[in-house]
Amino acid sequence: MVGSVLVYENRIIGEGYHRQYGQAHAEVNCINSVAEKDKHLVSRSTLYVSLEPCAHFGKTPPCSDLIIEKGIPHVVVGCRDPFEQVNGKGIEKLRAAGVAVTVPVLEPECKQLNKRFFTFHTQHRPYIILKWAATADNRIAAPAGLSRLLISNEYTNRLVHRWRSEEAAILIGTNTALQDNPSLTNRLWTGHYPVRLVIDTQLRLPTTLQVFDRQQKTIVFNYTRQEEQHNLHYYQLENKAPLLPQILQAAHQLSIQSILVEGGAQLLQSFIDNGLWDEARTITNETLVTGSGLHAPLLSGHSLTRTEKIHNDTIRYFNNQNHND
Ligand SMILES: NC(=O)c1ccc[n+]([C@@H]2O[C@H](COP(=O)([O-])OP(=O)(O)OC[C@H]3O[C@@H](n4cnc5c(N)ncnc54)[C@H](O)[C@@H]3O)[C@@H](O)[C@H]2O)c1
Ligand SMILES: Nc1nc(=O)c(N)c(NC[C@H](O)[C@H](O)[C@H](O)COP(=O)(O)O)[nH]1
Repeated sequence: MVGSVLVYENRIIGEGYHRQYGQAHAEVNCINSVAEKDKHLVSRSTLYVSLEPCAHFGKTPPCSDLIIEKGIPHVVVGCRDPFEQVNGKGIEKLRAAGVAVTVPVLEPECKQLNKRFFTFHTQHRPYIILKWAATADNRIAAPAGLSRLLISNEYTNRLVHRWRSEEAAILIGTNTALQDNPSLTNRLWTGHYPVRLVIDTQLRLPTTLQVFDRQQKTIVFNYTRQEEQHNLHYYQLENKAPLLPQILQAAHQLSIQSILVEGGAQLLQSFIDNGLWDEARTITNETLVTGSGLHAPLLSGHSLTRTEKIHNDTIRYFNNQNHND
């Protein structure tokens, strides 16, 4: 998400944002939005943009060239672009052409806007959000053998589906796939369906499970099979090396910029114990007490950023203290 405005003497004469990957960048949309009567002001205006203008030919031509061509004398940049083909080159190119560049401005806010993209390029892994729902006595599932415990209310479930629509992929552990038979869709919300990532190292999950219905792209991480069928991708990993770094490396290679980890407890705890997470979102049903069942993961190194209530559910948002500015 990148935004840009063009300002002439305290008046906004153009504005634009990057609508979709592969389409025109914010600066191009901003410059193109200037009305005919204001076009002569462009070369006397200041361009504000939340991310450094690009310097390379990617899906679109370089924005820094366009800015130079239009004779824009001053550019205010929120933060540098960590993407290796840009990373300071856009700023350099502008300065070399005589454009005054002010950078950075509101850097933490601009980085926050693109947290997934920044994590992907600086840490070479997707942005990781952990999520679980727990009872008031901190259980995430009923005792083994009992049917799936419905903890969150229908409004919170809608929010969870919204979260799904905001991330590139959802990851679950083998037991969750087997015991809950989730579909991992965002049918209660709009927008894109995330890629389903399922751990099944020994390929012991029955293919009748909903995650194998091929209705959306699904990747099965396992130790024996490398194969791509329609919407179903078996991705083979090394059984002697730790699993999580391999999954994150595979996701990076597949250009998956963010993952919502939906459990279960073992999987979530392994992300926590390895410090491999950026955000955690927990839902607590304040009125449901089971007295037994699977304990919720134990979070560490976290700071609470926000709390929200939806009826009897309390939703807490945490950041990883070690990763967030
Ligand atoms: N309330 C919630 O938010 C929520 C969310 C998801 C699941 N659940 C519940 O959790 C239960 C399942 O949780 P769980 O902890 O038993 O299992 P899990 O879903 O975490 O799966 C564990 C299995 O996945 C694989 N796995 C997971 N992490 C791994 C790692 N780091 N390295 C190698 N293999 C790994 C292993 O095969 C392991 O046995 C279910 O009953 C489900 O209903 C609740
Ligand atoms: N938000 C939430 N509230 C709950 O009460 C509960 N039990 C889960 N559990 C999460 C677990 O991952 C489930 O398996 C999927 O939430 C099922 O997702 P589907 O909508 O069936 O795809 N999650």
